[in-house]
Amino acid sequence: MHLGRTTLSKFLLQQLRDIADGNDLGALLVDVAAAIKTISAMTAKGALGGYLGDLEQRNGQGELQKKLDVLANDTMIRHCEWGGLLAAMASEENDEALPIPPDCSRGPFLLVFDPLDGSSNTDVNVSVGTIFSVLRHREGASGDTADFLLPGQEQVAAGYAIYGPATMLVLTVGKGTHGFTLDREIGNFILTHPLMRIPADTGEFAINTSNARFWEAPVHRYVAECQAGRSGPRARDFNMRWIASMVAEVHRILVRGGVFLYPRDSKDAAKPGRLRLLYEANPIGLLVEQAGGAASTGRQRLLEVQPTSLHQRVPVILGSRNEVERIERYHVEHDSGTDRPFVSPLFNERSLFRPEALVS
Ligand SMILES: O=P(O)(O)OC[C@H]1O[C@](O)(COP(=O)(O)O)[C@@H](O)[C@@H]1O
Ligand SMILES: [Mg+2]
Ligand SMILES: [Mg+2]
Repeated sequence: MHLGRTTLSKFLLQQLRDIADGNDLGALLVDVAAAIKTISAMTAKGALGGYLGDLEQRNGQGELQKKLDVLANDTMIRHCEWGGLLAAMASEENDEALPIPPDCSRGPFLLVFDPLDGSSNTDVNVSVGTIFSVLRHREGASGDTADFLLPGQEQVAAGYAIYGPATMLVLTVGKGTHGFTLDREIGNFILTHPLMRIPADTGEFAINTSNARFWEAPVHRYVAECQAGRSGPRARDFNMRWIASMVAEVHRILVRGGVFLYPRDSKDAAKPGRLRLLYEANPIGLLVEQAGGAASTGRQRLLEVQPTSLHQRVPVILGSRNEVERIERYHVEHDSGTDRPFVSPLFNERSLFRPEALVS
């Protein structure tokens, strides 16, 4: 009945044929997909599963954990640690890298993940997700935290699951970004969105405007111009969305375009941004670039940022290429001062050449 449909395994066999360690990478991605199906089943049960609500504990970053944060984390670890494919794992919910248990064999890859993204949304039944990134492990390295500090352009695979009305898995192995929908009756991910493309232009932006007082000038300029709409310098109306779940924002952008900003702000001097580089920004950045979009800090391509710590935060601006490039230009103009037109002292307020003085 479902013959002829491209399942995830069939797709991976085709895509990974000519990639080094392709069979191992495929097997790892199948393990990740199995974890995702389990998390999907838990999130879908909602209150009936007893999974909602907070735990009375915080993760290493001081964030109050939801029950589902911890359950999703355990699920990812359990499904992926024993396959002989990993040298180590790292997660948003664990301070340090997670070694592979001594009774399991080790493999050539590192897996980094955000087990539940947007978890503040679990109790209100809004889409959440899982984000993951696969890196190649340097031969002979120990598998500790330092091994994970590789720039995003070294990722060999990246993806996310979105637990929405339908559960979807969106992934890349560096050959485009592809979306699969979970067919719950047969338990398979089926290719439904091959070669997703982000349009270069958009009329939709996403930013948490409650942080406006902490933004830098180029972000104020961009948002003000969008809000000014047809009568402003952009001469067109824009719409705004904010779901507070990065996977859901990114999924919308992959399907119909848009730009997402969680920019640098001054809310907390120790944190240059909200989102984490290794398991939020980098995997999403690779997916966006592979779909023809752009991903930036505002001042640098995201995938070129050299990580310095496992839970490092980074400003994130991504989506439709022309908008991201515009925002980058606003940063350049701001940093060089060219967005503030030079006013000659001859024509300043106290000058003889001020218009009123010339008239009188
Ligand atoms: O509280 P805010 O500013 O709306 O933050 C929302 C952002 O935080 C996140 O929820 C962070 O992810 P976690 O839920 O994994 O901590 C992003 O998904 C989202 O973009
Ligand atoms: Mg997250
Ligand atoms: Mg999370």
